[in-house]
Amino acid sequence: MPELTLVEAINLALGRAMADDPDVVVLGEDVGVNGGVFRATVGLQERFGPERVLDTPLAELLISGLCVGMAAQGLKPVGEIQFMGFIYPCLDQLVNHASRLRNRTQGRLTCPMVLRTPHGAGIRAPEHHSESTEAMLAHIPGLRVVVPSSPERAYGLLLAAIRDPDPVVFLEPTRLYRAVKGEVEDNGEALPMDRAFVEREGRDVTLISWGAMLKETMAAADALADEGIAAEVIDLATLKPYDENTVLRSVTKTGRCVIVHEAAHTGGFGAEIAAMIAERGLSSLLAPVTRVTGYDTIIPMARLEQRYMPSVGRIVTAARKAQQYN
Ligand SMILES: Cc1ncc(C[n+]2csc(CCOP(=O)(O)OP(=O)(O)O)c2C)c(N)n1
Repeated sequence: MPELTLVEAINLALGRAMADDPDVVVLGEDVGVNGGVFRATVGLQERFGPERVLDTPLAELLISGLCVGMAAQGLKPVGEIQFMGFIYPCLDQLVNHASRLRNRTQGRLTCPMVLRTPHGAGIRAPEHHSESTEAMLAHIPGLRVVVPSSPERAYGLLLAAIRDPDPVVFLEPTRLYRAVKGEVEDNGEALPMDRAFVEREGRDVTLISWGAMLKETMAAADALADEGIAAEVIDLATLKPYDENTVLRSVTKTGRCVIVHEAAHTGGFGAEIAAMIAERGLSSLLAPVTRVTGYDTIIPMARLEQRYMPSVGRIVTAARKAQQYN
């Protein structure tokens, strides 16, 4: 099985989906001749032609609008937005059209589109290039939100997203694009888009994260193990709809939970998980659910970026603190 980077796994899944289904088309800024700003679509236009791999003008609202129109007419468009900070013009199409097409037409039309975009900070880029506003998207009824954390999951979840009859926003962890490698078999098998993955089992505290922050969260679990604290780590992977049962099963076992995300603190997706645990799992808690997150600021420029991001140390401290309640 070949070892691929995460961006290579995405490229492989796109190629596989296009080869399997002539309705799958790719569009975005520089996705064709250039192969995409991160090279996720490299080689696809040569392989499938300019009618299925379209270079668009620099206009994100247009990209998302084209996706909605194509999807409503039976195609399966995969749009690329170069950075998450440029996704906001797409909200009109996502909120007002993509997410409610099925409902509006009483099921006569669905909107099988995928909007892919890099997610998160850590590549020393200026503002607009480091966003992680997944909670905003997860709030939109009718939209699925997926954030893979490894090449294997990127491949399987992207295939699932493309095959899904409803719109999916697929958030790709930018700083992992080339920083991780994993074995990916091009077997065309999708991963379920409603299941969390238990990355590591433990009985003392549940650590929940997704996307690039999984790396720091796993490193924190290693550090905690050295102190005799066994952390269970969950990769949420799909944020909407997310796998509440896997979260509850784990928290019932450990009684403690720390949620880790790099998005800003207030209204982040961690708040949703904490509320769900309070509603459905309060009696199993031995300590308050806490969050280790970014701050309520614009993500700072390169020099301070690492201060903004949740560090291994901050996660370890939060998990340690949870042990103090008995
Ligand atoms: C709204 C928005 N979308 C995407 C980008 C990312 N981006 C930066 S430069 C660039 C290419 C611009 O090409 P062009 O307008 O031809 O100008 P050039 O730099 O090639 O002269 C893109 C897509 C951006 N800065 N802003």
